Amino acid sequence: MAVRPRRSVLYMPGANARALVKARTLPADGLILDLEDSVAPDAKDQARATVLEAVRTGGYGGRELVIRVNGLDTPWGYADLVAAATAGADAVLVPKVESGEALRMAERVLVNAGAPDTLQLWAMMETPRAILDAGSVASATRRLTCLVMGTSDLTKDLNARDLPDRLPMQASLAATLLAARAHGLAALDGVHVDLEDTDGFAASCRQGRALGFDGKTLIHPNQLEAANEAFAPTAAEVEKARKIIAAHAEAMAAGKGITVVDGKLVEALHVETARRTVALAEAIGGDLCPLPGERVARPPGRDG
Ligand SMILES: CC(C)(COP(=O)(O)OP(=O)(O)OC[C@H]1O[C@@H](n2cnc3c(N)ncnc32)[C@H](O)[C@@H]1OP(=O)(O)O)[C@@H](O)C(=O)NCCC(=O)NCCSC(=O)C[C@H](O)C(=O)O
Ligand SMILES: [Mg+2]
Repeated sequence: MAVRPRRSVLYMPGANARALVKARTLPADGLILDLEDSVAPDAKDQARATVLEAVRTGGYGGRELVIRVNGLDTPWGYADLVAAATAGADAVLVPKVESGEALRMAERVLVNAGAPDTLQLWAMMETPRAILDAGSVASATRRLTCLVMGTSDLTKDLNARDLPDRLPMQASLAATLLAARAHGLAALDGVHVDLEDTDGFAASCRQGRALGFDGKTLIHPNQLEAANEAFAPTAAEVEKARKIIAAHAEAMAAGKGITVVDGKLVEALHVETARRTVALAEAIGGDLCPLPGERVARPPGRDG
């Protein structure tokens, strides 16, 4: 079973050349090089050139590289997509998606600009229409591999409050997860914008993990460690998973479909979850989730 770790996916403004350099050494599973909301209108062209140069230069190892473009309804969206098509990134993230058709339009621009078949599309889920139409967004194209919560834009559009327990977000988080899982996509939780609220950030990571998200989008390197920890299986979970796989295999060999491990029923579905846990731990680079401050060994990426 192949699992791509996406515990921590860090945004950085495309105009911030220092952050793009710094990102080459950060323990993030993925990087979103942003051309959209973190870049001022006057800096859009410069940010595009800076991001293209950074991606072409490389040095990001196995980190998944994603370019967030501006929407096609803006003065920069078309040029962003044409540039991103052949930049060498792993994915293009489309913001403010309102329908499956919007994603297919972005895909057409990418393909006409020479995008390779391997270029993935990611979609921001950050408008009420996207949430209401989550199923058709998630099934828009085979190129789509990941849905990303845009909880800041959603909070604004819903006229909701930014509460610690994220109650106003729960319906949108659940709708996005349901659509992602129904169509075999990854799903990333939204950002925590209070950089000083480390306890609140850790709690939102735990909540995102419990809901089923694969990881969290981040805005500062200080958030990486807690996200990597929250979305990785713990050593105890990996050990338990291995026990479940072994016990079930033994039961099957004895002609039984079910068994009991540590007092709990184990069926084939539990084995599937256990296999995913082990595969994720192995993909992260070891059986143990990293200790605080520990760097994780990366699988070789485009830079070898
Ligand atoms: C929030 C920040 C503006 C803070 O920046 P800064 O004041 O420079 O922070 P520090 O001095 O603490 O930085 C320490 C070093 O770390 C580097 N750094 C900081 N942030 C990043 C980053 N995101 N990626 C990589 N490296 C980073 C600094 O360069 C310092 O390095 P060094 O000098 O070598 O020590 C800043 O963190 C920031 O811009 N964050 C990202 C903001 C962003 O991208 N926002 C847009 C995405 S979020 C969004 O749009 C949500 C969604 O759409 C929705 O609707 O919900
Ligand atoms: Mg947004």
